[in-house]
Amino acid sequence: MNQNTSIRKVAIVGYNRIPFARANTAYSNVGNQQMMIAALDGLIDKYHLNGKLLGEVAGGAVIKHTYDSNLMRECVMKTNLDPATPACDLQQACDTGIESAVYIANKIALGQIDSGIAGGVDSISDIPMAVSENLRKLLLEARQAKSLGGKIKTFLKIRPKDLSPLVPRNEESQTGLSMGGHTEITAKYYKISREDQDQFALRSHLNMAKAYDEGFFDDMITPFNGLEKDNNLRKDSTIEKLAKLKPAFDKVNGTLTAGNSTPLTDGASCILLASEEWAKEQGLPILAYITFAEIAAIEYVKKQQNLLLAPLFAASRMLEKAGLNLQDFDYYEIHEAFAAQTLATLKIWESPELSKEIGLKKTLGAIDREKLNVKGSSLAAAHPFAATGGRIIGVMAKLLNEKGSGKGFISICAAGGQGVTMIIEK
Ligand SMILES: CC(=O)SCCNC(=O)CCNC(=O)[C@H](O)C(C)(C)COP(=O)(O)OP(=O)(O)OC[C@H]1O[C@@H](n2cnc3c(N)ncnc32)[C@H](O)[C@@H]1OP(=O)(O)O
Repeated sequence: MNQNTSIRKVAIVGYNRIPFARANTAYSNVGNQQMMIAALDGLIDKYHLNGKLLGEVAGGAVIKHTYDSNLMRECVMKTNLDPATPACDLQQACDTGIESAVYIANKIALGQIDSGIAGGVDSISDIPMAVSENLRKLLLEARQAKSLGGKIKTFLKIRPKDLSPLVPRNEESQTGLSMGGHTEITAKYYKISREDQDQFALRSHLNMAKAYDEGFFDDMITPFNGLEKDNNLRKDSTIEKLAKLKPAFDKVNGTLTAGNSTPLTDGASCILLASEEWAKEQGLPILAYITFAEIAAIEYVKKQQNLLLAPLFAASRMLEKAGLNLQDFDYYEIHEAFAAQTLATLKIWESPELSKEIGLKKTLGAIDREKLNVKGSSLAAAHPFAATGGRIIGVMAKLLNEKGSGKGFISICAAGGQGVTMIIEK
């Protein structure tokens, strides 16, 4: 920490991402590094950052290989940024992207750096596999053995069951339930109907399809690996087709389906943040400012329905600090992990009984749903975990810049019962 006590404004200067691809489709032959580099290179080209020394690049992946332990620095070294640009890996589940933005923004605000990139990437097509715990211990033992005989003796202890690989699991170790499993409980507990979930998913696809048709994403996305658009987006989606899909998590009484849940996805995104002075010196536009951010966590082992509802608490605290009401915003971007979690969030905000029951100090009230996820969100774009924050911040910055003034509210839930909210202003 330096001694600078004046807080500077943090400008969002740029955004870029590659199209998001459903797992095992367009990006099945690439990994995190290639995707992150493509997103960064697109940003570097667009904002003339070739050869530039930036303050820092921060970001990461929720799932990464051990050889990617220094992922962001490795990526920076392979882009056209000045190789003396430092980088840092961060990971906070689906909040990785937004938390990376908070990290860079705080450093800019404190005067520690003048510019930085926050990024995020994830691949489900290229997941790491680890050896079983028993095999790992035996391999370590064999490595330490002093003679060939000692090594062979250790190898002979390996049993066939030790050879099953360990793969990353999309579940909470505290409860043994997947994100979808928890959200099934959320849907039942907060009485979110299948029809409402399907309608909400359809709206996401229609909003995003319209935004593509209107050219909204033209300057936001760099084509990659033969893909020009998010390949989860379904222009032909209808409520009838969605209604026919079978429940994915609770096969008997469930309401969550492949249509109203985000799919497993590959992709990368990044945003360029800077002080006002730096942006002006570089002749770069100031799209909007990050003005507030808040993180919260929630208990979800006893109350399994609440796993993805921590942003409710982050929102309350953030609004109190900002002196704003939930209704004071021109746009809302709420990450659609599942339609049910987004709809439960809206329902709790609207209900004094549910707000009290979950432990909020006051009921925040209803938002104008016409202002929510107006360009579609994760149900349509899909959700490469760490890349979602950058996608959402980019969309909000562009919306506010196009409008010319106003305020935007962002909310992103994450595994581990955590959530981050942010205010962006123009
Ligand atoms: C904080 C957080 O963000 S937590 C969230 C983290 N993310 C997750 O947990 C991911 C959750 N999602 C999943 O696990 C998986 O995507 C699942 C289990 C929901 C679905 O997996 P799959 O069954 O493999 O999905 P798949 O892609 O095959 O789709 C199933 C069917 O639905 C259809 N479908 C999917 N979306 C739509 C849609 N919008 N409209 C119409 N049909 C659709 C597919 O075409 C497919 O039909 P087919 O069987 O005739 O080919």
